[in-house]
Amino acid sequence: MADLASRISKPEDAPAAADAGASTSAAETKIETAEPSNLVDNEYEVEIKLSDLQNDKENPLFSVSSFEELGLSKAINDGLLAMNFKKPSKIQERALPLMLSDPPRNMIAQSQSGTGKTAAFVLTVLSRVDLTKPTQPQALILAPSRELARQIQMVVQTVGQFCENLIVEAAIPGSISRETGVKSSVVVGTPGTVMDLVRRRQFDVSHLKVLVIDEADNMLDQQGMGEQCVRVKNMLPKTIQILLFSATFPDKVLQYAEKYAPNANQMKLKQQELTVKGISQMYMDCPAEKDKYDILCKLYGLMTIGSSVIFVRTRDSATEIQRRMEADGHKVSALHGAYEGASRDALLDDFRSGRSKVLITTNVLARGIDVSTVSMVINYDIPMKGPGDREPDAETYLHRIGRTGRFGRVGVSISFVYDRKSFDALSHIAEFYGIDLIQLSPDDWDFTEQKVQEVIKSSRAKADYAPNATSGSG
Ligand SMILES: Nc1ncnc2c1ncn2[C@@H]1O[C@H](COP(=O)(O)OP(=O)(O)OP(=O)(O)O)[C@@H](O)[C@H]1O
Repeated sequence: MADLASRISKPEDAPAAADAGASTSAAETKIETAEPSNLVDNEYEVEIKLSDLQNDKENPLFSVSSFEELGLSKAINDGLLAMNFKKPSKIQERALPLMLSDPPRNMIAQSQSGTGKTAAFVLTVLSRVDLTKPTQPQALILAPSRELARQIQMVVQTVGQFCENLIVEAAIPGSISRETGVKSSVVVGTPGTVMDLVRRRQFDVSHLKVLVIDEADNMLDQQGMGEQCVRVKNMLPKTIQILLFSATFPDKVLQYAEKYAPNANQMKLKQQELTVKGISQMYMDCPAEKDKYDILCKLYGLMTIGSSVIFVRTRDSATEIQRRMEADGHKVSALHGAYEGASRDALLDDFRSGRSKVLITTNVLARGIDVSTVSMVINYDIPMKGPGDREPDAETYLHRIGRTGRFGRVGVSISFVYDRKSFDALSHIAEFYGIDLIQLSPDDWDFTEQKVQEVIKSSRAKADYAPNATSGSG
């Protein structure tokens, strides 16, 4: 078992590294709710020295070529230009030629969170569809949540804004009319809804050329949506090109993915390459579970410098924390699977546009969601998996913290530990990725403020180049 203490940088004068058992004795620590000091205003501007990052060979955003050199159509290039995408990232530069080759070949592609995997497969999809048949479904993209499906739909529409006759539909609960069925060339959906539509003959899959599975390790996992994805695949043409994307591919799932997408080209990362350098990973050594809430409230001021996502284990605790925080005068929203679709959409749209800045959620938003203003992620509960939630969930940890630090931006993650189990779980995750975590203590609030502001303020200098992301704009 990893020793977290060996992977942390200790604050000067801070209490000794967490021995969770011992730290409970400090349960009486007084915690005040305070706005962070020294803040000029609440605007969060990103500093992206993107041109520097894209010239650094070690960086996942590095590339040597331009989009023009990748042989994309003029309409697609115009779309990229309008989005201010100047150069491809590594995954885009390397995966695109492989995915666009003829005859088409399957692909399993891994790249760190926020490095542009969506555009990589969207460019392939747009290059493959024949827009003289605009209502003939030709590409299907599957994602694990309605939020991610809607987001990908928006990316296809934005990159494809100059592609004449492009119609993109979301196949999520309540989105496709029973009378008309699917009438678009590109369909982005969740597997359950897609399966229903095909079964009810409202989705003609006979001309599909490309199947993309985003967050593929999660989607193909036998414990999750694996069965649905197999059923969907079995309904599709046998010759379909299959593209599997994720930031994480645990060995067990990879073996299965290789069967799902046979003879695939593969782009894989080593375990130590998985974390994004721009994310400063910290942990808060809470005296006891009951103190977590007060500590969270104390962080509120820092959370609202940009926007923040707070991840909790259950829907009930998301609702409960929201209720308490609102009662204590904080403006927060909560989004989870118990809400119906339209409310979920409205909640996320509010968060994207900045109308709400602190979002409490469950793992439903752990993957894929791209909101460039997110400067802080809080793991209020350490992600766990397996029977009885006994195993640390290293993949979910990586995806959760990856909601910040998107495409060269910087951000902070703070994971709360309070007992031996949570401490050991986080130690395991730190060891797994070979990461050094910065210890924060509720007894040394100055240090916490200083550490967090160091990161977030460094991002406030004027960007030398900031792409117009499709996210964050509502
Ligand atoms: N070549 C590019 N130049 C500038 N910005 C880009 C480029 N490619 C993608 N982006 C932007 O980078 C952000 C992250 O991209 P994206 O959401 O595709 O990441 P991802 O790799 O799919 O992450 P995750 O693993 O979290 O799903 C988006 O806001 C996107 O618009």
